[in-house]
Order: sequence, then structure tokens, then C-alpha cells
Amino acid sequence: MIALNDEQTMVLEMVRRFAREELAQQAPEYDKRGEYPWPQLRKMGELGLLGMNTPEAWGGTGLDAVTWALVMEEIAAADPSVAVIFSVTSGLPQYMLLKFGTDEQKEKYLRPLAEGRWIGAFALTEASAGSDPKGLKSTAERVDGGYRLSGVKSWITSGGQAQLYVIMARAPEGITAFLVPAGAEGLSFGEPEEKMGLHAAHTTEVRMDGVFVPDEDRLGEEGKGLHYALAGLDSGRLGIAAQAVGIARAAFEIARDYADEREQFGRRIREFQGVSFKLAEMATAIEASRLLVLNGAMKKQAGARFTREASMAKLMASRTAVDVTREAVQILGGNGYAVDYRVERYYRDAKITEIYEGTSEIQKIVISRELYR
Ligand SMILES: CCCCCCCC(=O)SCCNC(=O)CCNC(=O)[C@H](O)C(C)(C)COP(=O)(O)OP(=O)(O)OC[C@H]1O[C@@H](n2cnc3c(N)ncnc32)[C@H](O)[C@@H]1OP(=O)(O)O
Repeated sequence: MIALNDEQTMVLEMVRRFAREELAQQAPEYDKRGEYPWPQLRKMGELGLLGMNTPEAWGGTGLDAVTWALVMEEIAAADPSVAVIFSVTSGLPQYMLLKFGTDEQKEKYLRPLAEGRWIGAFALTEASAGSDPKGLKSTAERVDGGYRLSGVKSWITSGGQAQLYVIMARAPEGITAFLVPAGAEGLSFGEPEEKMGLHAAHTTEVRMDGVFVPDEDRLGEEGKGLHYALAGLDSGRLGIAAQAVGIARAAFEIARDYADEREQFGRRIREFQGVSFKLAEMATAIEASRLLVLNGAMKKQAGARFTREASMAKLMASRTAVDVTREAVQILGGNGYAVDYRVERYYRDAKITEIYEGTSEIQKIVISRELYR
């Protein structure tokens, strides 16, 4: 691992304690009930974590992207549902506001997000525009003093819970990004989707029925919304990659400890090569994935374009999360399939990392394009 400075070490120790003593304890119950984890998010807000990568001038903690990624891993290792909410609010709306917002927008919307009083959501996907966001159908009709948004967004993390929605819709000049607060008239939400995993992270439709958005709440230029969204996704994908590393690590640690205790045929099962080689492969893939995440985080921190690095990190880390959690279940055998041993939850939670914020196939398109830039 790269050497950390005193501040990074201190933050990580604090987060590890919080993750172990609070998040990990509460995760199984929240997963079972499918309850949105507000108490945990409130606590993270108080600890300054929800805005940790936003500068202090805008209410954040102003920590670097490497610390952000390592904190994401710790949070995900304890509770992957909390991690995705954290990744979206910090990696997408806050990042997009910081990069493309006006000072007035930052004061009005970035500050409450960064101070952890609000949660932010990112609304690009639609039922018929997933991998191909250029095909989105939501409209932004020009009216006196602003726009009226109509359409339905799908698969929105924190839908119905978030206080701010960054919504991409088609205006006369093309796809445009808008800042829409939760109480806006005409904005409503579907029921949380029933999903394979991440039960505590609510995912809903976001419906717009002529929602008025004043000119001052348009993010950046009209027609530039897809560019802003895809730039935002570079940051979001890094967060998801770090989440995937955390999921893989947590499942690996359970399997490693189990293999050290469980005896069959008169021996600890880690003494069988069939098990120890699995553990060696798992540990190696986790470390390689983490290094790709940190590589992307360092590039982001340096202010350079990190599209290629973020997509590589997400491609590799999500594959690692799925492979490692599957092997962890296998090492635990029947116990791996039982809820009490927790690896089945990590296995269920891992799969979505290969799908959301760009499927693995989309990451390969992005990476291959970047090879010829
Ligand atoms: C728990 C369950 C939850 C499920 C949650 C699901 C919700 C989510 O995951 S969120 C969204 C997920 N969606 C995605 O990741 C979208 C995947 N698709 C893509 O990444 C792209 O569409 C991709 C790579 C296929 C390229 O698309 P393409 O249609 O060719 O667009 P392209 O022309 O390259 O780019 C459009 C514009 O963005 C710009 N752009 C492209 N990439 C970037 C970038 N990385 N940074 C900045 N700008 C960019 C382009 O320059 C262009 O700008 P302009 O129009 O101003 O010239």
C-alpha cells in the first residue's frame, strides 16, 4: 500500500472504528428490513465524511481523493448500501456542482450536501436509456424565466430520500443538467425497487410532471448536460470501484478467518491447496484492484483527466468483488449460504458493481476509446 500521511492515517483509523462499531453492526438488520440508513448517514455527516472531498470553503472537509477512496473502501466493507449512497452524494452531485456550478449554486446546494445535512441524487438513466444516455427522452421545455421538466427517470439511488436531484433532460439546445430540490412541485417518486442486494439503499423512479426549474438552477450551459454527466461519472465510477474493493475485502477476511478455524479430514481447511490457492488469488486481485483505485484517485487529485483510470479501476474491482465474494461463499460451504455468516450478503451486493454507473461492457468501450485519444 502507498504510504499515508498523519492526517490520512488519523481519518482512516477514525473511520475504521466507526465502520466496525456502528455500520457493520447495523448492516444486517437494515438489509433485512430494506430500511434507508438515515441514522448512519447523519452520523457520517457529523463526522464530516459526506463532504470529505469538497473544499472547506463550501462546507466540506477538504480531504484528498486518495483518502476519500480509502474511506469508501472501509464504509463498503462494513455496509455496501451506505457506501453507494455515500459514493453517489459525494462523487456525483457534489463533484458536478464543484466543477460546473456557479458560486450561488454552490452556496445554495453544494454547502448543505457537503455539510452532510442533505443527500444528493443523480438522475440520468431512463427505462429506455441505460447504457445509451444520449437516447434519454425527458424534456426541458423553455418557459418564461426557466424550464419545465417532464419525464420519468429510473434506478435513482436515494430516490424519495435525497434532498437534491441533478436531473438530465432534453432542452432545445440538447441534453441539459438541472438542479432540482426535493420539494419542487410536480416532482414525485416511485416505490423502492425490490433488488437482489443493496436493500438499504433505496432505488426509485423519479417522475417529473412539468417541474419548473428557474434559469439560475440550470447547471452550466444548455446542451452540455451529457458532458457534465459523463465527467461526473468518472468520479462516480471511482467511488463504485472503491466500494467494490471494500465488498471484496470484507468477504475475503471472513473466508480467510473461517479457513483458519474450520476443520475437515482432521486438518484446518486452509491447509488444503484447493482452499489456500483460492485465498491467494483473492488477496492478489483485491490488492491489484485497490492499486487501480488509488491510481485513479491520485490522478483525480492532481486535477488531470482520469477517465481511463476510473474505468479501469471499476472494470477490475467490480469483477474482483463478484469473483471474491463467490469464492468466499464457496470456502464457507453451507455456512456461506446462511445469512448469519454475512458472505451471502456481500455476494448479493457485489453483482450490481458490474452494472451500475456503466456496465463492465461500457467500461471497456470507454477504456478502448481512451487508448486512442
Ligand atoms: C441499486 C441499483 C441501482 C442501479 C443504478 C443505475 C443508475 C446508474 O448507474 S447511473 C448512470 C449509468 N449510466 C452510464 O454509466 C452511462 C453509460 N454510457 C456511457 O458512459 C457513454 O454513453 C458512452 C461511453 C457509451 C459514450 O457514449 P456516446 O453516446 O458515444 O457519447 P459521447 O459522444 O462520447 O459523449 C457525449 C458528450 O460527453 C462528453 N464526454 C464523454 N465522456 C466524457 C468524460 N469522461 N468526461 C467529460 N466529458 C465526456 C463528450 O465529449 C461529448 O460532449 P459534447 O457533446 O459536448 O461534445
